[in-house]
Amino acid sequence: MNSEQLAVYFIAGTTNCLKPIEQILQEAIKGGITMFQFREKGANAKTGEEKKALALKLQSICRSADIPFIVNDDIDLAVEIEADGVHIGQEDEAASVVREKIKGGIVGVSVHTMEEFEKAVADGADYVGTGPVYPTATKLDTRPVAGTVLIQQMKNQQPSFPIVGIGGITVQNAAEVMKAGADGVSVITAISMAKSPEAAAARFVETCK
Ligand SMILES: Nc1nc(C(F)(F)F)ncc1COP(=O)(O)OP(=O)(O)O
Ligand SMILES: [Mg+2]
Repeated sequence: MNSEQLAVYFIAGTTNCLKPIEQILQEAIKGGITMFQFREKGANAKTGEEKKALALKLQSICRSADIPFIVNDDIDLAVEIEADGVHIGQEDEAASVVREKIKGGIVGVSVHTMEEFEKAVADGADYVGTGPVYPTATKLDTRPVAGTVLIQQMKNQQPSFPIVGIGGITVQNAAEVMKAGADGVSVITAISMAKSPEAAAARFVETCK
């Protein structure tokens, strides 16, 4: 994985979409997103065979556009469908264990402190996501809003390690996240709920790619 792939990292599940997620993903890809994470969580999220069938559909959309398809949390699903990688949080297994299971796939880890960052790097993570950079209504159980300070600290310590910011990022504040040293921005609502996901993605590309 190279850090440019993190530039405009779209994340979504059915609960973040008012139109069919397949359509939104197609539009976001047309707008130029560089990576996609399937994050099917929360009330009314799909589970079991339905979730797997949707994951396969979204994976094939990403494959035809040569966009990495990452699965959030569900390591077994990622392995079963041979996703391009997984994203795990602090409450999941360590990256070193997940790396074994995902066999060469991308392993992304959420970090919120320098200690969590150093452990993720030592465990062999391919990238880290840190946030929430700004207030967000999308993820209800977030840590306190961090701003961009931690991104700067991590970049100072590991200048070439891939870092993406997440949480409340919009076209208005994305430049600030990049200026702090992030390799890209992770976005849910600003693309999934946009009138035109294609236009929204294109605006992030202008700022972050
Ligand atoms: N899903 C995520 N993706 C990223 C990424 F780096 F991809 F931007 N960073 C952070 C998260 C948050 O991940 P996690 O802490 O496990 O919470 P949840 O499972 O609710 O998403
Ligand atoms: Mg998680």
